[in-house]
Amino acid sequence: MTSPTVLVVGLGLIGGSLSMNLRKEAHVVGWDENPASLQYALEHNVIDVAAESFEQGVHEADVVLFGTPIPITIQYLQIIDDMVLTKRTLITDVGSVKKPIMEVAEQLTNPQLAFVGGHPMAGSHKNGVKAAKAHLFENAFYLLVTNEKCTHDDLVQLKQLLSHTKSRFVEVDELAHDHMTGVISHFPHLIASSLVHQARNWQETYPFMHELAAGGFRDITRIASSHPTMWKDILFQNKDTILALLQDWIDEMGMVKGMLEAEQRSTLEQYLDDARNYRDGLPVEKRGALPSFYDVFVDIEDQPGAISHVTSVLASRELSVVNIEILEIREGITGVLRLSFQKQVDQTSAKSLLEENGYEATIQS
Ligand SMILES: NC(=O)C1=CN([C@@H]2O[C@H](COP(=O)(O)OP(=O)(O)OC[C@H]3O[C@@H](n4cnc5c(N)ncnc54)[C@H](O)[C@@H]3O)[C@@H](O)[C@H]2O)C=CC1
Ligand SMILES: O=C(O)C(=O)Cc1ccc(O)cc1
Repeated sequence: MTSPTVLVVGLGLIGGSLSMNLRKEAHVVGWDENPASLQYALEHNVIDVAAESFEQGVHEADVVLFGTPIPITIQYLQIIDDMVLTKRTLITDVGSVKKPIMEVAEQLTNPQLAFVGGHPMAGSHKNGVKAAKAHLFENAFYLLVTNEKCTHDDLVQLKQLLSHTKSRFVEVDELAHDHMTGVISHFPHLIASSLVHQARNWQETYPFMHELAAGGFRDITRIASSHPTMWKDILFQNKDTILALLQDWIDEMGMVKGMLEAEQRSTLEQYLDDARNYRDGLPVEKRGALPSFYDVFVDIEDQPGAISHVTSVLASRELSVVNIEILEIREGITGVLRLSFQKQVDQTSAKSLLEENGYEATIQS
């Protein structure tokens, strides 16, 4: 059987990272409005071929995956709906909010089109094709939203095409999707940004304060370093959920304020204890293909001695690596090493040590 053709539109962080995985199952045609991104994707084997235009790519494709921002995906859905298609075409997207996309998908009238909404729940504070990484979605949840027009076979085909991502597919409906991601992803982003603003407002009074802003402050505000345009879009696209959560938060902060004003020490302690218990009960990171190993992913340059330098840095602190895998390395660009450790404590130490030595090291969660 010949492998299917997938058109990936929008070769940024998410579209590019998915393309790298799709190429193992399909012939991948790429399209991006930015010619430099398209050229980069072609030269660095992110895609197999570049489309001449969006329309030409669609005519070739069995499946179209949109890695574009949601408003752009919506525009393209309207264009594709008006095209005369000679074969059934399955469409999917990666948008962080599902209701706006599913509403448009519901209105599609072209009999050749089927749509499955998708949302890979992993990312990075970087964007663009140069930040794309094949291992980005390993062990991450990949949420799928279907409608009545989508068949069981469509879903099976999509999961098969995306199987090399090693992500965990879960089907949800669009409202549950937008509520859940609002609570655990979108709203926390807003709070992280507001904490940064609060600290910044005190900066002039206490110029030394930012030196103290390590540890907890850095942990809780990490996500505030992500792409502002994308997060502005997400907050507006999920506006009703965010407004409701914001009101709940304001009410809750009012309650906490009341506890402090009324000297309700045991009530406040109970509040903190309940939060700790719930937080500690959250699922810990699940291991993937290597169940008892703890992985660190480290970016390396493609040059002689790059791997031995990484291992000698680790050896200097007697951190023993139980497995090394080269995930991606192509001439002239950075590659990624997966270093596996037996113990979580070694994983954490290795990440810090590599960062101290100027490497970019990540732990998937
Ligand atoms: N960045 C993240 O952490 C995550 C993002 N998402 C979703 O993925 C989508 C894309 O996000 P990223 O990959 O981070 O953004 P990105 O900025 O890295 O990539 C977007 C790509 O779309 C291209 N593009 C824009 N307009 C276009 C057009 N008219 N025609 C063709 N290509 C066009 C851009 O040139 C760029 O290459 C967003 O909808 C976002 O909600 C989902 C999960 C995680
Ligand atoms: O890792 C993080 O903290 C993220 O925030 C990544 C992320 C960003 C956007 C999404 O829609 C899903 C995941």
